[in-house]
Amino acid sequence: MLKPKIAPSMLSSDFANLAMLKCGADWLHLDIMSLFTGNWGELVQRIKLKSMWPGVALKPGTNIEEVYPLLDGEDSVEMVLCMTVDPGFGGQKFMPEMMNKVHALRKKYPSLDIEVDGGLGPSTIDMAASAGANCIVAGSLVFGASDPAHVISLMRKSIENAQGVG
Ligand SMILES: O=C(CO)[C@@H](O)[C@H](O)COP(=O)(O)O
Repeated sequence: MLKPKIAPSMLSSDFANLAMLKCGADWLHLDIMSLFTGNWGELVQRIKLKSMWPGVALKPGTNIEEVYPLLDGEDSVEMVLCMTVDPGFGGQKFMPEMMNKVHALRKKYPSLDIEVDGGLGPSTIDMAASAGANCIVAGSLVFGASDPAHVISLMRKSIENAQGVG
């Protein structure tokens, strides 16, 4: 089984109230958008040397084929984030057509951490989990909830169910 990882998106958070850290989240998700034009292999190596995990995010318009060289080579990333909205802000509508990418990735890389981000909620989480995502970023859902810990546990359950556990 792949460990479910639930990552509240800090874009939707109140920085003056980070009680979320005590609600059972595995990661905190922070968007930093920039254009990288350097040496990819060197960057990955430097991240790994610091005992951190390199990952890569795919915007909705990027084809899945573009990520394969970053997973198959020597300096491979350890997580792929399939954006399910265009990056920029929270509260957007989930793009179900992105599930083809998640599915293709899961088929080719059974033990890869695959993350989805954007528009995740009760009506979309199961779709993402059954396509093979084991890491979920959620902004409005978590930070808008009266009981964030409960929401986080439901998301975890959804991934476990999709994996046939629990
Ligand atoms: O990075 C982004 C958007 O760029 C996301 O992390 C959003 O913050 C997710 O928000 P919700 O769609 O869950 O409200």
